[in-house]
Amino acid sequence: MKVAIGSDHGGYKLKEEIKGLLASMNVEVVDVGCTCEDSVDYPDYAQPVAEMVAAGECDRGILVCGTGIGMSIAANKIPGIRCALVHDTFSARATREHNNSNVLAMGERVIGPGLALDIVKIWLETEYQGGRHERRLEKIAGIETKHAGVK
Ligand SMILES: O=C(CO)[C@H](O)[C@H](O)[C@H](O)COP(=O)(O)O
Repeated sequence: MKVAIGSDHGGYKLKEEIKGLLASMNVEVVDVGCTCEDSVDYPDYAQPVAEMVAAGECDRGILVCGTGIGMSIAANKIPGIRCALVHDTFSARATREHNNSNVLAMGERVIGPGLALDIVKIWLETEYQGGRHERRLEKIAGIETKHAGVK
C-alpha cells in the first residue's frame, strides 16, 4: 500500500509519529509536508494529498491539522475523495466498512498520539463491505457529477 500524508503546523508532530507507524507496517509513504512547526495553510497540504489519491497515484491519504476539520473540508472538494474526520476507533472501522473512505483526517489538538495511531492502524487494515453501501456511495458520486463545474 502507498499512502500520501500531509499536515499543517498544528498537525506536524502527529504526522511524524504516524510516519513512524507506517514505516513499521511496511507502508510506502509520500510526505507532502509541512516540514516543521512554522505556521502554514492547511489547504496547501490537503490538496496534493487528495489529488494523489483521486488520481490513483496513492491508495490512501492521511491529513492532520489542529482539529482535522479544515483538512477534511478541503480534501472533500476533490472529486472522488471521501475524507473522514475520525477521532475514535469505532468510526475508524465504520468509515472504511461503510463509506470506503480513502482519506483520513485527524486533529492533533483533539486526541493524543496513542489513540491516533490506533485509529490509523484500524483504518488502514479495515476492508470496505460493499453491498448496500455501494448504492449510497453511488449517490454521493451522483452529487459530485451534478455539481461538477458549478461555482
Ligand atoms: O483547519 C484547522 C481548523 O479547521 C486546523 O486546526 C488548523 O490547524 C488551525 O486552524 C491552525 O490554527 P493556528 O491558530 O493558525 O495555529
